[in-house]
Amino acid sequence: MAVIEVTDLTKKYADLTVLDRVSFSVEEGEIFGILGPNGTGKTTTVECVEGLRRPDGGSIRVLGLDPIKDGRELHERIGVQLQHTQLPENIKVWEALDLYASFYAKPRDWRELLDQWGLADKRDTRFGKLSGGQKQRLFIALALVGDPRVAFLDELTTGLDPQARRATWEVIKQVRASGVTVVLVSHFMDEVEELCDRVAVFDRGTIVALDTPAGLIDGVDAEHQMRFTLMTGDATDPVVLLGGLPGVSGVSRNGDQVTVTGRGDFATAVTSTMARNHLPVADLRIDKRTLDDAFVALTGRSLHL
Ligand SMILES: Nc1ncnc2c1ncn2[C@@H]1O[C@H](COP(=O)(O)OP(=O)(O)OP(=O)(O)O)[C@@H](O)[C@H]1O
Repeated sequence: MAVIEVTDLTKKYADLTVLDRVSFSVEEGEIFGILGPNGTGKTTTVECVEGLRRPDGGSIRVLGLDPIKDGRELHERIGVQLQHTQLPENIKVWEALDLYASFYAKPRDWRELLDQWGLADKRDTRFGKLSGGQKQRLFIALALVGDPRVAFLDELTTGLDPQARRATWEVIKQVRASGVTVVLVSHFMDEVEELCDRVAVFDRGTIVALDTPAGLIDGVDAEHQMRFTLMTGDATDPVVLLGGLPGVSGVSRNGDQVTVTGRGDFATAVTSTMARNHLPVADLRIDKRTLDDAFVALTGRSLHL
């Protein structure tokens, strides 16, 4: 069942069209990623879906509600992660949770959330004294205090060190495991690959692809490389042997080291040809294609310029 349905969403700021007929739907219980470089309209999309911005065209339904007309009812059912600047430095952790709980008719008991997100011993700590990872866990707890069906998390791990990022990912997985649908805005490929069931790739105000991370990667017809070491010194020259195989675009040899470049499933043809010719190889490595390759193939540019 779709919990969010967006059809032909269009948004302009003065003469600038920042969203141009964006359509997607989010299924119940999934982590749905919104991926793209800065300024491509990710936050604008999410804020329209949350009812914080008014679209110029198209339609949006969240849990069957119109975010503008049914805003009050919708806000009872969704959780929105705050940006850093929205909490005063000297508010205590429990005070923030208590305050946010008071915004909802049927909030969760925030004491449970403190335990669940590993903040019980930070209950009386002021926001400004928390580490980056603790702040992010507090933001997630605040997004969940209204017991929402859908949580929106925007650039949650920006500025965190690798360990805190990984810890935050585990927390996001727990959110999904508890039955909450998650919309995750990110410009980190690894994060999206690790967490999301499906991803909408944004570029310049439109969605250029929407699929599972694996589907996006498989859809890329990018060149990649395999490398191996020849085990026999007087081997038939692999440059000649492998050069004409389907999908292979280049073979180079440096001593016993061979590098083969190609597209599609060329690696299977290479390994079976080597085996058929009784040429054992060692240290076989195939460069894994990544979501980054998919992004470059889709948009013609890298996400991290
Ligand atoms: N209130 C506003 N008035 C005018 N232009 C705006 C406003 N808000 C956003 N924009 C512009 O709209 C475009 C999309 O911005 P948006 O914040 O949605 O992108 P984003 O993909 O979320 O980027 P980021 O990752 O930097 O948050 C950008 O060019 C931005 O400058």
